[in-house]
Amino acid sequence: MASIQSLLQNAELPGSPSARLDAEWLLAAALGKPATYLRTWPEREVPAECAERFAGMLARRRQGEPVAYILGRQGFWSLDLEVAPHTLIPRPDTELLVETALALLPDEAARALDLGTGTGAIALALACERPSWQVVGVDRIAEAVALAERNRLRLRLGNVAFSQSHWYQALAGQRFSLIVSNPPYIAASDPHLGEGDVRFEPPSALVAGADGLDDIRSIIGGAAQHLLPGGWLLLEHGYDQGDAVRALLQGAGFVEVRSCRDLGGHERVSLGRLIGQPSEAPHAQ
Ligand SMILES: C[S@@+](CC[C@H](N)C(=O)[O-])C[C@H]1O[C@@H](n2cnc3c(N)ncnc32)[C@H](O)[C@@H]1O
Repeated sequence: MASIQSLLQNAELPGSPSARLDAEWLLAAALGKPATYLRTWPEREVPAECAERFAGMLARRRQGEPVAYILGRQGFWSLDLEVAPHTLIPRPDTELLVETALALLPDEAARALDLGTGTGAIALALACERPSWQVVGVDRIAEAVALAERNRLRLRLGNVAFSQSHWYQALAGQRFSLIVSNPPYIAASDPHLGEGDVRFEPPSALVAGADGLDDIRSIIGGAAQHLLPGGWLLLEHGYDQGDAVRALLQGAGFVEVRSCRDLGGHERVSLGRLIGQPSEAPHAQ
């Protein structure tokens, strides 16, 4: 039998920028222990079946598969979420969207909608931080909705509900104080789609037409039918899409339009508010 220390020293992950950390996460999972166990007990011997499990996980990681898919888990906000290849692995970048949404409506009770909810990450973070809110999360992919619901049940959150919908299609007649979305926003020809973790994530979660803005156009186009007067729409987008998204929001009659920057100084979230009577006009899907 090999020790924890020797298995970690001999774990080869040449393509990974975070090889040591990856190996630690995978070995901890193979052992069924927290990562701190490895540092506390480096000399402990690893049972053969755990070492074998670890070897299988390393082989998948060497093929480039994201650690989160191998473990089936990912942290987001303060939550530990189940993840699966039907949808995106939640990113730390998306916490900017959650922070911005929470700051807009600090105290009041609200109905919030998360479009393209995936694992349920955004909807669950909002519901967890604001017990007085009622949150709805929708996704077009049935497996993503089932995954979000499993996350909801594990987190025991009663103020959020998930359902299957092509954007607003299954939400006729429903209005919200806040609509948030981290939609697909990558252009179909973007070369980054062939690199790193995104190679393993579904195109349905990533790609939005020739300029990456098709889904953002649909979401902005339908928002007037589903926002309460004075309601907010918040969208995550690519670092170079801020100008385009602000123009789309202004063109659709939104006011107080602005963008928020991430820690790297990039515009990653744009938002606007719709004042006045709810529109009755038909909307794009
Ligand atoms: C970029 S992922 C975001 C997932 C999650 N909200 C997050 O931030 O981790 C986009 C999500 O939108 C969903 N989606 C794509 N097209 C959709 C549509 N027409 N209607 C509803 N959801 C859609 C995808 O299935 C995917 O789960």
